[in-house]
Amino acid sequence: MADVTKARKEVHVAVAVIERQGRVLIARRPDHTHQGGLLEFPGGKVEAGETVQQALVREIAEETGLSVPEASLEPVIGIRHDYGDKQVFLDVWRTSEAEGEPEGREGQPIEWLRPEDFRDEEFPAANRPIIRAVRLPRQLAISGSIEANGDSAGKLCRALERKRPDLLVLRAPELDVQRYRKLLGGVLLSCQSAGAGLIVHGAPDRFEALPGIAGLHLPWRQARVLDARPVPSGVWLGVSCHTAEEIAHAETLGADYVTLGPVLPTPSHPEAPGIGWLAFEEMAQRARVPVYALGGLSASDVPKATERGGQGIAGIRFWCSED
Ligand SMILES: Nc1nc2c([nH]c(=O)n2[C@@H]2O[C@H](COP(=O)(O)OP(=O)(O)OP(=O)(O)O)[C@@H](O)[C@H]2O)c(=O)[nH]1
Repeated sequence: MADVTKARKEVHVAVAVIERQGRVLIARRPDHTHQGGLLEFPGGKVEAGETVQQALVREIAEETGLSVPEASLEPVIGIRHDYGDKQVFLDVWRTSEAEGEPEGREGQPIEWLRPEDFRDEEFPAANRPIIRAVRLPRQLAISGSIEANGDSAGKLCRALERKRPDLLVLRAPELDVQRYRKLLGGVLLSCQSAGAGLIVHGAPDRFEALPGIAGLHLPWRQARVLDARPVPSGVWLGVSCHTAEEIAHAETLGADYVTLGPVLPTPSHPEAPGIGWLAFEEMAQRARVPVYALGGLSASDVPKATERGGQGIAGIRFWCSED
């Protein structure tokens, strides 16, 4: 039986995503350790008196022999997880400036893996959101309103060509399913030639498992009536959230990311005051899923979002304006 008198102390763990030429350095945890035998990102406990960045530089050197400039470290995500026998706060940072050739200095096998080859079940349970955060871009592009007539679809395809976002959420609530599907076919071709993944927006019946369709993004009114993930695990599931309770529900659906906002007032929703960066930070830090800041933001706000525990920014204007 668990000893309930024992204080439950959270262990602060510094975790390093070391990137080189599209691959990430992965180690296998020794069998005798906690979560032994599973794959992991290099890292370890933050010692008393150390900053997380100092712990990362030290752990990376001790475990792999690589030398990392402290200033090259960028925040990825922070994840609290209760393993039952141990509570951890995984404080995850990335660098692409590690110098040297890595070796498993503690006898652990290491290898460079492409993020698309990571398999959830080969990592400790707490790593699922980390894997999502590593694969997701810093900027999530959303399409502006698409009228049934007019040139808005043409404008969208030209913006795709010009800005080449990694992921586009095709939002067109004003179109019925049939028209939406028609639009999807055309935009999919533009996305493929621009190298962008296309995420369907709306109810689950809008989603089709076609090559090039990268996922489904649920508006909150659709997410709230679901109690299970509506798409397979190989594609993205995103949810638009506005409160901590909504994020918690998105997590139970198995969402891979959420958007949270509006952070600042936007021209499209002038009546909504915006939750502000402080509330964004509080909710993003408690989330167990990558969180994009949404609403009234520009590309220069990406560091503001990531420093506050977010994945980056999502929106329309920051990427598809004509200038
Ligand atoms: N390094 C690392 N630890 C992880 C990951 N995912 C994850 O749940 N953890 C957990 O975070 C904790 C890290 O502790 P550790 O044992 O590696 O740290 P350490 O080397 O300083 O500890 P030690 O002194 O007990 O050997 C473990 O409970 C481990 O299961 C990951 O990707 N990398």
